[in-house]
Amino acid sequence: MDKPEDYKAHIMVLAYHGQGHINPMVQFSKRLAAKGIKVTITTTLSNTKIMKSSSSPITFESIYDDCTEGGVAGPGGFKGFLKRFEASGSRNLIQLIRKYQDSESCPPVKCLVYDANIPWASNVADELGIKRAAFFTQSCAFVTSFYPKYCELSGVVPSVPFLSMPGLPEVRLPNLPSLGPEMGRFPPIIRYILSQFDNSEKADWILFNSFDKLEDEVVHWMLKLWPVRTIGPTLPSVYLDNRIENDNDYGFNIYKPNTETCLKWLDSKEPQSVVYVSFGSAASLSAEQTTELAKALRLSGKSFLWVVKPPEESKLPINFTHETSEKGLIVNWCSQLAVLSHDSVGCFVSHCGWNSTVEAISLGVPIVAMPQFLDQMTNAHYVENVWEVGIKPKEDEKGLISFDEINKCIKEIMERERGEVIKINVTNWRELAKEAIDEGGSSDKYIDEIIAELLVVEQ
Ligand SMILES: O=c1ccn([C@@H]2O[C@H](COP(=O)(O)OP(=O)(O)O[C@H]3O[C@H](CO)[C@@H](O)[C@H](O)[C@H]3O)[C@@H](O)[C@H]2O)c(=O)[nH]1
Repeated sequence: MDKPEDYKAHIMVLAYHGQGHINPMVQFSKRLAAKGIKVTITTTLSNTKIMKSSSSPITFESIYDDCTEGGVAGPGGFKGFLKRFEASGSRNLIQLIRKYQDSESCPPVKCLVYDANIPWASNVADELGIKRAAFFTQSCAFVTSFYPKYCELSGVVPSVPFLSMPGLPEVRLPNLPSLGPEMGRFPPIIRYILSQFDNSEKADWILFNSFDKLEDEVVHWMLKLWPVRTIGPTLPSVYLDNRIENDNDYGFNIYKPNTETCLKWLDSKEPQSVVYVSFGSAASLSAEQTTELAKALRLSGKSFLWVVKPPEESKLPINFTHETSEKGLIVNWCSQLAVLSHDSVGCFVSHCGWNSTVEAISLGVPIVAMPQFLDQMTNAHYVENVWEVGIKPKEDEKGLISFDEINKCIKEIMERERGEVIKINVTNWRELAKEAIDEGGSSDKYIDEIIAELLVVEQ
């Protein structure tokens, strides 16, 4: 049995719903655990059910039974779920943390790290008198781009002028859905994103799955307002510094990954010859856009590995899988990291979810950026214009990207001079990503500093 003295401290991590939110928080937890911290990850029951049950020092606990009480598909949709999650989740979280305060096998919880999408967690930390860190799962640039709107709507008077945000006004306006003049007109998702700032002024730390050099100007600006710490990239250690034993996957998948088939297939291909296509866990292409993409892949003449989630399969052109079977492999899900790190992959057609973007950069894979919504737009802008690690195909006036345009970008990356420059850029970023999380790197140092501060509180 564990003893409290086995650990330096105990941190509770409150993770939100969804692949893109769980992955970075689980990985951050592994980093903490590798440094002698006992970590308990709490989330909804549907998540804990599929999380790889891991041995000490990480424990998984559910604080909300979304299987019987209802998740996002339950009564009241997304809003209903959020209400129920807050009501039961906050009560159960308080009880759970209190249980550990009296435990003989475990040190008391000193800090709550919560997904910024769950701002009520800050009230839990208040009630229990423990430290707290808000964890944002999007980029610093995207979060910063929303801050002026948050201030305007919530009456917060910012102490730093917005105009000092480098390059962001241009990113913000054309690329995000209209924010409109009134909060009441916002789509719930925008309101929800803005709520990430609630209670941020009370946080002891504001964490990002990013690294200082990747977003230096924005981080610099944010530091004037908040105790921001970049602690990424949060890929499993084997892909970066290899300092954590057996840390080779996220241990969480919304669908069963077809990894062995993919790797065997990739093994049979030439280096950097394959186009990998995935739109993450949440985005869904229209049938029309799926057809354009399918045409582009066929026209490119390249081998391709395309992740088509089960609900999307019916959008594929009839007989496409069969007709392209010599060149293409279509799977429902894979270990994206194992694929991106395979030598045969030469280009990633991506929706630019923040995790996929950070993964491509960290593994040195050029991107064809096809963002679908929200932060993906900002990420794609950075991919093309700031980090110069990819190309964003142009949309027509209806927002559709033609097969010709997609094919052109794939060719540009895999066959042309611009692609060579992009490959050099992304390889340089990969080195900086590894450096950040490796011993003594910026992210590694921030994690050490957070732990050190908790130990001071301990005495
Ligand atoms: O076949 C696959 C496809 C994806 N992944 C993983 O799934 C995650 C996907 O995350 P992300 O790229 O961030 O996309 P979403 O799942 O769509 O993430 C949601 O959450 C992110 C974090 O807030 C946002 O940046 C996105 O816009 C939002 O859609 C990544 O870690 C991938 O490695 C797999 O393991 N296998």
